[in-house]
Amino acid sequence: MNDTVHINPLFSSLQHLLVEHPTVLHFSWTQGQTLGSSPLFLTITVVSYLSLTLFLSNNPIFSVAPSLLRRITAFHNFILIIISLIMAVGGTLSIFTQAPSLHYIICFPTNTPPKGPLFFWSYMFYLSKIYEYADTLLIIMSKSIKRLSFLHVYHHATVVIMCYVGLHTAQSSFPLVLVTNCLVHVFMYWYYLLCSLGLRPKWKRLVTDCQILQFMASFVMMAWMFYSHFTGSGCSGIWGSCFSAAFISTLLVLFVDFHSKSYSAKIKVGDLCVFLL
Ligand SMILES: CC(C)(COP(=O)(O)OP(=O)(O)OC[C@H]1O[C@@H](n2cnc3c(N)ncnc32)[C@H](O)[C@@H]1OP(=O)(O)O)[C@@H](O)C(=O)NCCC(=O)NCCSC(=O)CC(=O)O
Repeated sequence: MNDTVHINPLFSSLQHLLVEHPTVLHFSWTQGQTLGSSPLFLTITVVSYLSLTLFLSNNPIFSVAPSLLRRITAFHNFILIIISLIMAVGGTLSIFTQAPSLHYIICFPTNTPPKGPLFFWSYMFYLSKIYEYADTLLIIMSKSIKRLSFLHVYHHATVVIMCYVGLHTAQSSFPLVLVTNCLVHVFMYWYYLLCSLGLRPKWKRLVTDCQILQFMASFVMMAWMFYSHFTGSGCSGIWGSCFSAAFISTLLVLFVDFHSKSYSAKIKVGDLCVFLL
């Protein structure tokens, strides 16, 4: 591990709070003991999300005044901007201070235990994905059920499983995926915040472009990890990475399709290679 780096007072206080705080430093994901670390918890969470989504979208039992709902949605988006920003900063500082090299973060040595700041922020990321279920509830409450797309429900249900598997297997490169996703989510929830305040930002397409780019970046990281795993002495969490690679592939296809339907007819799922070039 690197020695503590002190560049300036702000950096140093952030580091003290987000990396060196005892809760962060001594965090350990202990199967069955840490909150949310059992397969039963995961199953109940995902099944409840899917059942409630199905039930509530067919039986709208909530009725909230549109102006109140707009304020609740705006507040929810604001909270997610702040949470995503904290996780992005915490994750980045953990990477810079805890990882001896970029290669280490891409390929943790095999049998790395899911402990310390890198996994603390991965755990916060996992919990935040459960909190993001509120997005679905807000869409249902807004009664715009047509906005409850397969992409949305599939993403929200599966990303929680991906985080669980990432923590359970001490998955290499997971902290990098976390940081890129949190940065994109600051931007995405800023877009949603403005929408909930009645504004329609002209840069919606840019948000989708950033999301697609993050999935591609995740592929590059995973390709590097798989290469290191099979040509070196192995990387931690290879099965977690296989799950993530499969999940991110499906998201990439769904997002390219979303892009094609929302913005232009130029990019089709079959033209993914053209988009990549
Ligand atoms: C630009 C996007 C971010 C969003 O596209 P959409 O077509 O959903 O956006 P939109 O223009 O219809 O959104 C405006 C509407 O969203 C409402 N809205 C506000 N806050 C919201 C929230 N937190 N969750 C869901 N909807 C919300 C606004 O009130 C407004 O409703 P009204 O129109 O009634 O006023 C896109 O790139 C995208 O992600 N589309 C997939 C849909 C999705 O669910 N994305 C988020 C999870 S996927 C994800 O998060 C991937 C990742 O990890 O990066």
